[in-house]
Amino acid sequence: MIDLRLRKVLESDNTKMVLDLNLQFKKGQFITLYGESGSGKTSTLRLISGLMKPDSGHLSIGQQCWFDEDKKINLAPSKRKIGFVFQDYALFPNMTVKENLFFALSDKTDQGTIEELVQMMDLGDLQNRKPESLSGGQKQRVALARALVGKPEILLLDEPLSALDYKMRYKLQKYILKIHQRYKLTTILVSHDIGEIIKLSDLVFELENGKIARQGSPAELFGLGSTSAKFQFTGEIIQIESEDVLVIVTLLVGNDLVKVVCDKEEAKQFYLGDKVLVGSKAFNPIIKKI
Ligand SMILES: Nc1ncnc2c1ncn2[C@@H]1O[C@H](COP(=O)(O)OP(=O)(O)OP(=O)(O)O)[C@@H](O)[C@H]1O
Repeated sequence: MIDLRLRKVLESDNTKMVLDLNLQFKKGQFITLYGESGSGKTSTLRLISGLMKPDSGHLSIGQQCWFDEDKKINLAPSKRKIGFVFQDYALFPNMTVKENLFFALSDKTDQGTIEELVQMMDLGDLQNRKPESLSGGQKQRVALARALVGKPEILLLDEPLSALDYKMRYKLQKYILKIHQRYKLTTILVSHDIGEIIKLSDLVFELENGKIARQGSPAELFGLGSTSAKFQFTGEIIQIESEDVLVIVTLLVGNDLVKVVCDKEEAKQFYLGDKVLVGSKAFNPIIKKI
């Protein structure tokens, strides 16, 4: 079990936010932190990694205590079994792919780990190249491999795919799921992409202004279970046009545009930018706000 009860006052210039977190989940789960910009998702990852010190509270990973204010325990980041991947790759530009991985290796004789990761992440043909010659998706595969060199128990992913196009994101999601399962990791992902969250997560925590506003499975949080649809996927409203008594709602689903017809009453609840669930009932597409 992972037990996280942490509090931190975040003050910058003229804003103050109290991060007051209470999260419990099982080891081995794929967790996603979801929520508006500035709600405290990245700060939560920083508290877990030890890069930011909580003001008070408790953090334990199974039997191991990483932070406890009362017991004066605050394990250094290097002692926490964590891998961290950011949106911006953070690779060393002057080192090849293999050197980037080797740099993260504490026991330099353990070449086997690097070889396994190179194979796992399909980096064989790239290992002697420098980051500048790699695509965004290739760099992120290297960053994921590097985060695993230290054999972490917990993998923290801070919007790792948000700079990539849809096709590349889809490919990388498969790698993330593969390593999560292969290394029995507990993975904590920050993501805004509902499709991605549904695909990857066991449990989602929605943050609002530094606190957990909602938690549940993706189906519970995004209302997937409550439509008895034949098929369903998520999209974003990019256009709403009125035509007589009907309204045509245009949605962006991945890279594709989908047009759905609704009646005027039904369409009143929709606004541009809304995330919606698209489904079909008796072959008529329906959309539902999530
Ligand atoms: N080290 C810090 N010291 C003080 N305040 C901070 C610090 N880091 C972040 N904050 C503030 O805390 C709030 C939450 O920031 P955080 O980056 O955790 O949000 P977020 O949910 O990850 O946002 P985004 O989705 O935009 O990345 C913001 O108001 C931010 O300015």
